[in-house]
Amino acid sequence: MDDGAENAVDGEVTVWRSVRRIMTRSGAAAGPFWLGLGLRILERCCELLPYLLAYLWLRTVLADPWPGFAWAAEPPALAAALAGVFGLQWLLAYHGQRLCFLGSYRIIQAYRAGLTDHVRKLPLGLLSSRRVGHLADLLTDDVNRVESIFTHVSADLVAALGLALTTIALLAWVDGRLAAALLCVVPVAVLALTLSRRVFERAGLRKHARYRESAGLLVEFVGGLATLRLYNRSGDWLQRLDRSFEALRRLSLDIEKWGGGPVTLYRLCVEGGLLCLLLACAWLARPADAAAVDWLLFFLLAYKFIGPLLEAAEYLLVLRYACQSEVKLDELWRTPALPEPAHAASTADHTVRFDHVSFAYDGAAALHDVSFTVPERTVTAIVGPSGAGKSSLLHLLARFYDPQQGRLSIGGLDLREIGSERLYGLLGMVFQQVQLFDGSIMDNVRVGCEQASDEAVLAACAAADCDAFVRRLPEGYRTRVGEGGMGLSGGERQRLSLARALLKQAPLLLLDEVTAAVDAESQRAIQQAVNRLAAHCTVIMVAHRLQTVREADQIVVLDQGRVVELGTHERLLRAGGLYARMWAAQEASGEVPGGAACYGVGHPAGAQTMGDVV
Ligand SMILES: Nc1ncnc2c1ncn2[C@@H]1O[C@H](COP(=O)(O)OP(=O)(O)OP(=O)(O)O)[C@@H](O)[C@H]1O
Repeated sequence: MDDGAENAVDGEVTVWRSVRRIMTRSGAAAGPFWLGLGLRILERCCELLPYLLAYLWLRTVLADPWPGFAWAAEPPALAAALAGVFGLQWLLAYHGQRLCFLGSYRIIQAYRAGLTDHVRKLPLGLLSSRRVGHLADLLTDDVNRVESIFTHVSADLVAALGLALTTIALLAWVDGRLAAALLCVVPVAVLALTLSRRVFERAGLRKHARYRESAGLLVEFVGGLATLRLYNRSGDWLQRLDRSFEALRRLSLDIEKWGGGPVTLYRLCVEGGLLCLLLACAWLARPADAAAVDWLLFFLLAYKFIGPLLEAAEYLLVLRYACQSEVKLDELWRTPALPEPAHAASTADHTVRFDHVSFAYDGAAALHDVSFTVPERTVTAIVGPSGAGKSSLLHLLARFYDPQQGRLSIGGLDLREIGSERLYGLLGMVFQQVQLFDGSIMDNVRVGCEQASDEAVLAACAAADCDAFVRRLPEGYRTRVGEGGMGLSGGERQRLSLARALLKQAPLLLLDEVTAAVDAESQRAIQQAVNRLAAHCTVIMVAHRLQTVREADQIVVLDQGRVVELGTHERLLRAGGLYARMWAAQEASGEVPGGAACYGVGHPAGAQTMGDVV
């Protein structure tokens, strides 16, 4: 996603396209926003009225009064008109801003809700593989920037452009030649602005990427400081950080140096219009009083043309910057969600079947043609060397991803027919990475089943062998564990996670290395809990320590993404294949008790072919 986002952002950022996408995705009524925008334009155009009143007054008293405007010579009438103008401007500003804000926040609220809902439906595996920080950035900083497109920048930009256009139209009506003089350098200004846009966009992206890299390095440095100091490498890292910050400094200076040129040119060109206006006045050199009054109006109103154009350029830069965030969010929106059925199918049968399942991560194959059946209320262990695809297999069952080929079913129903929500109702999961939340032990275990009584929580904790260590904590079950389970060991966190899964009483339990981080005694207790569970639920567990899977009803042996053996502990030992070799290796290292050699390691007679067992 990171790279993808950068690529997407590398493309042209088109404000209008971004605004349209936000509106479409939000689906909220945009009427109030457009109405507010209209009122904001009128409000800004009211800035012209005091000048027009002054013009009217001058024309009436000095030169050529317009019929019906004789009142303009009377100061009280002028004062009343001016007061009316200010009142009108205030009303327009109040209602314009109110409608713009109400409309904007409604649009953005719906956009934000839609985006969060979309993220919720993304394959879980995709989310966990993204850097969480990056996703958090997208959903907070980038969404806030997108919000500013509507709440502030676009309304200000459109109102400024509206004022500039109205002013030039008015001036053209008074004297087309003078208006043309004021306008003649605007094309050059627009060209300069286009140039600066490219410079700023590209440099902005490079700076953003560099900034993210520096921030990532810094976070990694702080997080790994203990290891770096132990290996005496913190000095190297400081140098890496210095180099990264230096590159960021150079990039920032370059933006000022190269980006500043076109912006200054734009400014010069827009303000140069005033010079052209003066030259045109001198060239036309009409002595009549009426012309002098017109010229005065021109000079006064020229600033109502130039000023908003300068403002608009600034708003446009901010808007483009905000639209870069929209382009990044667009990438997230376009990431396909898992297909969900219109009506989730349900089944009382919880037999799990992998049917010729193949799966690859971004083209890198992880599982090939995997087929096996897990009968209801049995324990199936998945074993194999590191990287064999054991966790991937569980992740497919938990629908972190859908397989590219083959079918994964529960009770004969494809997981895609069951749908994620119903599927998660069927699953209890304990994975290697344990997610604990800020709250008490009780709260954390109760995540498994919100309605569970305190007694049920205690029973689940006892079954997962948590009770003893929890009671040693300062406040027992009321002890706060903090985000990430700070203050608890890896094994303790894992046992709490198991208790949570047990409390859920789901018919299918997926365990990924639950005994990896616990001592021999806890390992035995957890094993017993799992065996007890098998009486009423189906357990599929990944394990490295073969000792923990001896009792399993069947053991699936994976190697390089393929099922190479399947059977009970005894049968696999007799088969003398990969499982038997792994057992022998663990036996030699003391991980499993000795005496297993008698099962015939190295004697392939009796080995099951996959055809027998699948
Ligand atoms: N999120 C991912 N993106 C890309 N490749 C991945 C991802 N997760 C796993 N892999 C790759 O898929 C293959 C199988 O990995 P998997 O984690 O399923 O193996 P494993 O048998 O569980 O390994 P271990 O016992 O070391 O945990 C490996 O080559 C691994 O590098």
